[in-house]
Amino acid sequence: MPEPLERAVFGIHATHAVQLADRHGVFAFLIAHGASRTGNIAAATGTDEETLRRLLIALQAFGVLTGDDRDGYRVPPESAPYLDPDSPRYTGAFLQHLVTSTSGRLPQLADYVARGKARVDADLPAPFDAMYADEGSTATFLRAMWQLSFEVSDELVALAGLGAARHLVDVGGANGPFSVSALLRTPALRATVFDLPHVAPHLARSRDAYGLGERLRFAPGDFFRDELPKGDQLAFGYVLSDWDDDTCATLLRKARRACAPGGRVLVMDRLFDDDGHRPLATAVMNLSMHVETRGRHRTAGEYLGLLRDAGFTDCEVRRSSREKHLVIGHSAPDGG
Ligand SMILES: C[S@@+](CC[C@H](N)C(=O)[O-])C[C@H]1O[C@@H](n2cnc3c(N)ncnc32)[C@H](O)[C@@H]1O
Repeated sequence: MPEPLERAVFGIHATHAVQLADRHGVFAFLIAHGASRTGNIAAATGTDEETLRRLLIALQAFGVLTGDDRDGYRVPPESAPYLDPDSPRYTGAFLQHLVTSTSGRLPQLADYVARGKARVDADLPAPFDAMYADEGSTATFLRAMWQLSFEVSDELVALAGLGAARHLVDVGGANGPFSVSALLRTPALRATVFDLPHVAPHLARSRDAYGLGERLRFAPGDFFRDELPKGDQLAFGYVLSDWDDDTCATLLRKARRACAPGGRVLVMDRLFDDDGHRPLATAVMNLSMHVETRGRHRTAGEYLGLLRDAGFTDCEVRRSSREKHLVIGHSAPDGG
């Protein structure tokens, strides 16, 4: 079997193996202790040695680990930041979301292929009703959002250039990864996260953890029913990719009404390359968007088109070194 096909066929094992090793502290142990043999890892993590042996062999075969049981298994240095629970790039909550939520939703694709998404979804709860069905799934989802968004936000804040900004309205801002980063880097700024009421206690925890007090406020609301709070920077981080083009147009028109003259909209999302096929993570998450939301991933050109159609001008793309990029639109200084 050609290797790309082999990796795709066995991808289901890979995701579960990585998540299981993460959940049981195998990567954390290897990062802390260096090359280690199965018996030592099993004893330290309290895991069954025979099951762990197979797990480690599979992880080594996928290239997630290097080494072997004679000289010890190791986490390659380039992967360590993503597997180390103490690293800002740690991806454990996202892995947990993939295993506990996404994998349960993927079988829906079979129904979509046979009957079409609209007909199948008509009998299902709305995307965020399912995501926020209980406190456990809400917490896992929001932790995953934080891990996907907080670290890259430093770079996005710098790319956005918020020095002259006064009031950031973070639409669907969740537990605040972008707002917190923006406030930490921009002393004169205040921010309002506008999101569903379920999110309130999670944002409060971020506000308290970073000592942001009154500078970070929460406005509970539903962006389908309510107008957006007014500000000079309206941010949409990983929000427009949850919705179809017509819904994005409605949300961006609301942002236009809420945006102060001379202000800006900041769209931050994964981007497809112009060919609409790469990078791999965007292509795969585009499938996730199909089963978990009503959205899709877009090229930079498609976002620019949505912003211009909503009345924003001087629209431009600023790319980060990571998977989340920035598309900016300006509101005319005369409000026109
Ligand atoms: C994919 S998350 C993005 C979180 C964060 N902005 C980020 O960049 O990581 C989408 C956010 O949109 C919020 N959201 C979904 N439907 C909403 C609605 N009808 N009104 C307000 N917020 C909503 C969700 O609660 C969630 O926080």
